[in-house]
Amino acid sequence: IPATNSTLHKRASGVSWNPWDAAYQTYDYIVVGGGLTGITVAARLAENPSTTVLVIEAGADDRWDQRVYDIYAYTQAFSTSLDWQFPTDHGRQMVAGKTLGGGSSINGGHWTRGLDAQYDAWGQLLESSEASLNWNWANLFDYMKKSETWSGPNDQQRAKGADGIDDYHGSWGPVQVTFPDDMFGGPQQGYFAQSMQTLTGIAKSRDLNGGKPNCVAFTPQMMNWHDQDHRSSSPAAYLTPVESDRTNWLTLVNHQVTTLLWANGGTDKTSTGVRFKQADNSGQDYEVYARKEVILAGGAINTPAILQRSGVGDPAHMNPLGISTVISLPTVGKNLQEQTMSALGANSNGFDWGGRGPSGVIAYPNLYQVFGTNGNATAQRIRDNLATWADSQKGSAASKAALQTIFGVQADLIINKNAPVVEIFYDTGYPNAIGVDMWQLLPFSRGTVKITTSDAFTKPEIKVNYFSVDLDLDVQVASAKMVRKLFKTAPLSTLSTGESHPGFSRVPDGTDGGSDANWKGWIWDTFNPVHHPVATCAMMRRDLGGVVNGRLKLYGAANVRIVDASIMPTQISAHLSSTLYAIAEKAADMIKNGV
Ligand SMILES: Cc1cc2nc3c(=O)[nH]c(=O)nc-3n(C[C@H](O)[C@H](O)[C@H](O)COP(=O)(O)OP(=O)(O)OC[C@H]3O[C@@H](n4cnc5c(N)ncnc54)[C@H](O)[C@@H]3O)c2cc1C
Repeated sequence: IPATNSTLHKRASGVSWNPWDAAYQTYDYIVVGGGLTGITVAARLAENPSTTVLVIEAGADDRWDQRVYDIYAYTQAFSTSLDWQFPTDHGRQMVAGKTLGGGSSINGGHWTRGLDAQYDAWGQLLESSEASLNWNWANLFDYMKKSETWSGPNDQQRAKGADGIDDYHGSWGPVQVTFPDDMFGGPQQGYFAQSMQTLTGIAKSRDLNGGKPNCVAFTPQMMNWHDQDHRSSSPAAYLTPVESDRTNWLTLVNHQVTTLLWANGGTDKTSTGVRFKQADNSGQDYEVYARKEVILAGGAINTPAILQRSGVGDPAHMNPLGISTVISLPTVGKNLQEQTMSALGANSNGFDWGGRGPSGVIAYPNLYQVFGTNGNATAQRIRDNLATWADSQKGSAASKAALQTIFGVQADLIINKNAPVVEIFYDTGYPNAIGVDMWQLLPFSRGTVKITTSDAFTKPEIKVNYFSVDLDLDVQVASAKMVRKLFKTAPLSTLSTGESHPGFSRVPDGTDGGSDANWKGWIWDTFNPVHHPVATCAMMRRDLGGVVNGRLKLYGAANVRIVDASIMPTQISAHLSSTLYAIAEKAADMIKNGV
């Protein structure tokens, strides 16, 4: 007898690729995107057995794929079907995970956190009435720990330089964090740390995960030593262990959400569910309905695109595409902040790397350490230029005044609170035996994500506006010069026969370490995005250009939240995962507690 009512048949759970397991049914919560944050928030909501949760993920379930579970296969998923392969301006491509787990299934796995004051600053960008929501370091630090199980270094790892402070980490969370068993035991990582200290005066820290990252330190990774050091992705951490028990949670893979469905009328709009289709764009459209909330977790590029297709954005942008306005919110897709990376290298004298890595030592210098004797002058230049920069970037923000306020907060962190402005990532073997990837962390340049058609299968137009504030390029130049000096600083210099990337024929050395013009030419030719986009649906006051409030609720909607990297209002001086797990954990608690 065919079921006529969804309560009559057993609900599907676990992971499925059959659309009919979900289509035309009603769930308490629909989570759009089964990436880092989507799986995390879904897992916590599904802890209540009487709550039904559906996750819809465009990518496949590739947990069995070596490019996913093997952290040593890092980069092999790039430019494959596991990657959205987003084109951006300047012909650069941005990587984003299109697979169950999203970025957490293909990322580098490095586990770092930003400066405590950077998280406190997020609270300053909200209405004062939302102070009790505790968007601050103390609260997020608790959630970072909640998400984590830390396994400190054993004796052989300590002997190679690994260290950690147990109080900075969690003991019971799903994400496994540790140092790799095969971590490099050669001299290079320790020498890098020593040379950074000698060159810049930066402090060596036992552990940079306690809210004070302005240091150089050995850094752990999201990997599971109970499982052959395999990647601890969001599905490995939050889904696999409970997959057969949580019969109230279904994850539908290989299907893409095309638009939100809206109920008619109401001052605050209500989403009744979503429309979706097979991710290869074949077959029919389906619908599925939400009893309580729709939670967007498609990532910082796709979430604003889904909103714009669903009539939430700038009417002047959407209406010519044939999309009628449901909520006028012109900053959806604005405020994009992405970092820019350059890789420098030096030849080896033949030293033994002593293992296979991955690399795990990072320095986070502040403005004064990067610019040296020009530090104070650069700080003054920042103070003097905030209005000019806000004016030049206002097309990618709510207004000049809004951006100037946000820039003021950012400048205070850089100038007065020593927020690290650049990441110096020691990378054994890339782009040469001795390698350094370096990226400016806190750009003033702002960009946009915009759909160009109502078709859900056309990628949005991404304009990062790389280096459109000249300071961003100057930070990159100063950092490159610093790394050139680093290669010449003992003890790292004793391992090297000299710089290879860019090398002195490409950027002649001279007495000043190379001219700014030559460095700029090389950086423009070779930089890549860091694949850390944030802020396209920022959590801020509405007058600052916010898209969600401190409850992560979409302005103008009654039951839509956003829980992904798009809500981070600013970049932080860190890789993003630990912070995003904390955001998702906090979001789940707010939803469960009716906040
Ligand atoms: C190459 C790379 C390296 C990185 N390295 C590190 C690192 O070493 N350490 C670190 O901490 N962080 C790192 N990151 C950053 C981190 O992985 C991301 O910031 C994080 O995954 C973002 O989480 P998210 O939940 O916002 O989005 P994602 O994890 O990207 O998840 C979004 C999910 O939504 C799905 N989706 C999108 N649109 C739709 C739709 N319409 N319908 C259905 N599903 C949809 C996507 O397929 C994806 O699975 C890296 C990221 C990349 C890309």
